[in-house]
Amino acid sequence: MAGGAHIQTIGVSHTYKGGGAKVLGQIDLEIRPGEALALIGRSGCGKSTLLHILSGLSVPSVGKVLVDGALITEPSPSRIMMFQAPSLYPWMSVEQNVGLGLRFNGKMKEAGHRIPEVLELVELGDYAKRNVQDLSGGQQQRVALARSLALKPDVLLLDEPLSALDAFTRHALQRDIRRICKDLGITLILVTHDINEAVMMADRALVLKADPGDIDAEIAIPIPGGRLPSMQEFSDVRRQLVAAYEAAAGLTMAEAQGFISDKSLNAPAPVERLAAN
Ligand SMILES: Nc1ncnc2c1ncn2[C@@H]1O[C@H](COP(=O)(O)OP(=O)(O)OP(=O)(O)O)[C@@H](O)[C@H]1O
Repeated sequence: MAGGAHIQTIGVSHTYKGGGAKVLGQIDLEIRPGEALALIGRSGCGKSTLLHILSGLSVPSVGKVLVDGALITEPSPSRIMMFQAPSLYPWMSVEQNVGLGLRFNGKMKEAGHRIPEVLELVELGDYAKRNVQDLSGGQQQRVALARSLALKPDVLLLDEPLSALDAFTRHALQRDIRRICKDLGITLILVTHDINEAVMMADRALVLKADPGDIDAEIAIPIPGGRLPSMQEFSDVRRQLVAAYEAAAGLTMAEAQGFISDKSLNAPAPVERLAAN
């Protein structure tokens, strides 16, 4: 099984072709093998751009990304991106969808043992023959996750893949994705607007500010074992993240105090409502 990749960015800065403003300032970042890292920040601050650069889907205009010491210039099946839409083929069964990555990468010989193995991991062991159209949104994301895991990635990159799911399904997937990545030693990088999601899933969060995108704060999330929003450590870290998010978003003091004064963990935090708009 994979051991997780070490990722380093050196002086990464980005401007999209065709001119326009610089989207990323200068990102110097190190991610440990097997670490779970969340990227948060207001809409448009460059989170997805950075995620694409870390995956190799985009090449930065300046600087470089090293994975286990090697320069990356293109995507690789060892670094898998997952998006909000699970992108499944509706006319295929669960196992056929899970096998697609193996097929495209010439690894169909492994399918016989690998597909049942990863379906067990995502708790869909009994669903192999089902048509994906008959599954719920959360189960479809589990199929997409199984398809990603089938390739034994070193790095899993998530671009808000759970944002379309209901709160209960989302919580279960947050917990399971973190557990699976920890068990398999996969480096996990996720972009999210949801502060609770960052605290549920990550060991560390980077808060980005915009114009140009830069790391404004780094918050460790040292909560051992299972995580629940009702835990004191959870709400402590969450509060730190809300404050850092608000500072990076450049809210006025009055706005920030209004947001931070909301201590409710059950209701969506004001900052999350703000970010969703
Ligand atoms: N392909 C592109 N070409 C030109 N500009 C782009 C492209 N993709 C993104 N941008 C611009 O780069 C900036 C950062 O976008 P990006 O999607 O990385 O931000 P984000 O923080 O992920 O936003 P959101 O949270 O809304 O998804 C935005 O101003 C966006 O308009």
